[in-house]
Amino acid sequence: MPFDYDLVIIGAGSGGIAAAERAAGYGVRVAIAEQAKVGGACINYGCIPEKLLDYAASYKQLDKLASSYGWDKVARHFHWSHFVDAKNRHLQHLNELHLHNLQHSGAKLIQGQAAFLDAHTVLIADRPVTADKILIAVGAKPLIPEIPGIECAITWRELYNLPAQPKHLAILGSDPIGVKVAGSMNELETHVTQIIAGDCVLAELDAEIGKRIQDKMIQQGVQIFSHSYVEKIERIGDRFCLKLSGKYTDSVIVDTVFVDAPRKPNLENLNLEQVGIQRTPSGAIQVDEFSRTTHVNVFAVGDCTDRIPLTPSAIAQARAFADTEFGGQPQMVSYDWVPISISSHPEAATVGLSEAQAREKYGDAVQCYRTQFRPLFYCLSQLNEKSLLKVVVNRDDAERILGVHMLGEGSVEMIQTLAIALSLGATKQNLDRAIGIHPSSAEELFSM
Ligand SMILES: Cc1cc2nc3c(=O)[nH]c(=O)nc-3n(C[C@H](O)[C@H](O)[C@H](O)COP(=O)(O)OP(=O)(O)OC[C@H]3O[C@@H](n4cnc5c(N)ncnc54)[C@H](O)[C@@H]3O)c2cc1C
Repeated sequence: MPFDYDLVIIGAGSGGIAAAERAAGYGVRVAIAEQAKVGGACINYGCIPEKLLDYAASYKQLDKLASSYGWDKVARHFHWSHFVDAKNRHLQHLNELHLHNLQHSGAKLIQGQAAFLDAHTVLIADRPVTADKILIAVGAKPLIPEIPGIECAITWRELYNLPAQPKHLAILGSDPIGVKVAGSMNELETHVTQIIAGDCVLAELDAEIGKRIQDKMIQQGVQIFSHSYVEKIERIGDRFCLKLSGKYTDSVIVDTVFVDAPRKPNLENLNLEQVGIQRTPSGAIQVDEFSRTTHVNVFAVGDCTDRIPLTPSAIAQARAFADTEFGGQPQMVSYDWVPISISSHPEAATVGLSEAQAREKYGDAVQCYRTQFRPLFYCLSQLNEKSLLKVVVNRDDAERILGVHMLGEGSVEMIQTLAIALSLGATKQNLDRAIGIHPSSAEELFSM
């Protein structure tokens, strides 16, 4: 019996949309199921709203600098509701753009929740739809810690649509999302208290960068309670009292509690057991390097698998899947040089191995070059802003670069292109011989 479609995709987020458009481009019949708004986490409550909030917050720093460049001082006020409205208008535009592009590609969007009936059939909004191949691209959801009273907390799903700006925000956790939110909300004059289990935020980053970000956050007014845990949350009228244990045992009273929850694959109600699709020990869908699951005609990409949980990684996996299965060009995704940005204040970016990871792998052959400098942009002001660049190399391999870590203005844009050079095997000597752009922060990389 012929199938309704060649490919059915479950989830119209970053990965699902990229797969639909690429596969449809090869002339195959594609349907894509979405239970909520198209665009997934990235557009609706992830990368885009988070970055827009970061831009909103960056005006504070610009205002501080403007008078040193001869501008009059002006009193500005931030209006949360204006920001939320403007942000939502842009998100609406992005949603419409995705809908238009999907339609233009020829893929059929079916609105509704999907679940497997068998390996070739999914039920979408009570209607069975059959396909030769099925791609799971359902993303992830927050893994809420088990703390009494946690039901009053919000996550990144709610933050960007709060009806009013929090006056005092507690952030539970120390991962990139929590750090970005802490930095932005603090600049927007919300009082932020961040409660972290470890010594320092951003444990995954190079320790020097993490420590510098934390010091800067504290200097800017974020209250960080390290080695501390929230034992319970009690509602007191319209506020919340957090009882702490660990290094800090004071109670904290706030009006909003934000959980920087880790993300876990969004697999409930999919009926995966029906088709015998296996999971990894962490609960993600098990896939090989071609995004094949343990069932021959079922595939998975993006945050529901155990690979790097970022938008470009989901898109790369999705396109590689479509090229392999429908385009006759088998493709694997390389994760060796994935650049990562942190929109802290100032921003940070990193690619490759941290110093600690490099030492674990290459021991004493590891050497670090670092430079700290005051970008010209700040030199007319009293602000003592310093940028940090750190390059980790392997001395036993012609000083091949193992990792680059940056903190300061322009880091994100610099790392992006530098990652390509690193993937081609760049050495410290290549940096030394490069001719930089003057004046710029990037030129500091070439004279370390
Ligand atoms: C707060 C936050 C900030 C982030 N910041 C960044 C960043 O700065 N840079 C970056 O690269 N990445 C960032 N990410 C990660 C990025 O958003 C994800 O890696 C990316 O969205 C993953 O794409 P995906 O296609 O796997 O899942 P998603 O984009 O989440 O899409 C999954 C889709 O599947 C739908 N779905 C789920 N189950 C079903 C079902 N049964 N039936 C039908 N539809 C279903 C969902 O509604 C959703 O639309 C951030 C994430 C968060 C949460």
